[in-house]
Amino acid sequence: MIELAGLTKRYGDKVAVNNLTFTVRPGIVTGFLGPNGAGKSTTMRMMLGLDRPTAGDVRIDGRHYDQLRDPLKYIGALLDAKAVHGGRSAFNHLLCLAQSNGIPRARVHEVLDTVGLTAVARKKAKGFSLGMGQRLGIAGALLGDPQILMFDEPVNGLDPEGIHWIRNLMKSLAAQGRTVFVSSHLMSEMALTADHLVVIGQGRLLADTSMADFIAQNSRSYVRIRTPQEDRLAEVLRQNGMTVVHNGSGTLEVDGGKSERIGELAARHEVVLHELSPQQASLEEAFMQLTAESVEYHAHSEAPPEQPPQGWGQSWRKEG
Ligand SMILES: Nc1ncnc2c1ncn2[C@@H]1O[C@H](COP(=O)(O)OP(=O)(O)OP(=O)(O)O)[C@@H](O)[C@H]1O
Repeated sequence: MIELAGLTKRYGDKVAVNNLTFTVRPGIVTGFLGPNGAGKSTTMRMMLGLDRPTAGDVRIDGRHYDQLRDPLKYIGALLDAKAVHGGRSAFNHLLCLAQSNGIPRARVHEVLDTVGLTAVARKKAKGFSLGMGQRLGIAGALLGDPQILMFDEPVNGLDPEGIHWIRNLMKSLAAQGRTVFVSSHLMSEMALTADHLVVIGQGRLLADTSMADFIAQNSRSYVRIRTPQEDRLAEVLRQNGMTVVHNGSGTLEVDGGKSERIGELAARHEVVLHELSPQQASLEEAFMQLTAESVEYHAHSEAPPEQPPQGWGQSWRKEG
């Protein structure tokens, strides 16, 4: 288990991590989501004792990282896959890690096998592809057979086979009862892997929710309608128990009724329709809406992005 209490990190005037309090539990994959620059890497570095918090506290199974004896046996992490001495072979890189953490040599062979690098174990790491480098980083994380594992953007730059492999690995580690904490800036990726979500933006906690609740609240479907008789149709639909949101320029967004029923009601009341289309808001849209105010670097597009109906995601948005 990893417990954060009021964890804060400032760099000069910049507050990179702002009073984060949450718990990462065993037996599930917890996704750590936030746009670029949200503070994910800084938070993970503090969990591993690589950065000192300005305020607050983070505990690994009740203890600070620097109080752990042979820390690789408690917590394994993939932070930066390129942080490997390029002149060393994969085997020697892992052997050095093993020897400095009291881990037997035989375990090096086991983890090389787990990540599929046995055939290239004697090759120098500097010749490795991005995917092979990620696998070597993951082998390092698994080396001490720790109960807690942490991966920072593990699928970045990987091919579909590599992505599939990492997803399954994370799920199987959690199924063994381990604590698995994985960061990403892609909601769609987390939807396939994580059981629980922690979302941050500009260092602040925005959501701490189960994936099932997030999906239940955000994958609702609605119907978009364009009509020159907006008020007339809205009244009819409301009388038939539907929720109607006016979105300007003759567009309505309707919850609680299928498009067939809406079309029939429009015909019966002689309302002209220019559009009648079922819509499904994606989880990515919901995530973007949740973090919209906290994105540091916006690209400017000519057309505003389509928004799901107002109010979505509000119930799990944290105050403050
Ligand atoms: N050593 C540092 N000195 C000054 N500012 C820093 C330092 N490290 C991080 N920051 C700033 O802190 C904020 C959080 O950065 P961090 O790398 O933790 O975010 P992130 O969520 O991991 O982003 P990304 O998804 O882009 O990796 C950013 O604004 C970053 O510029």
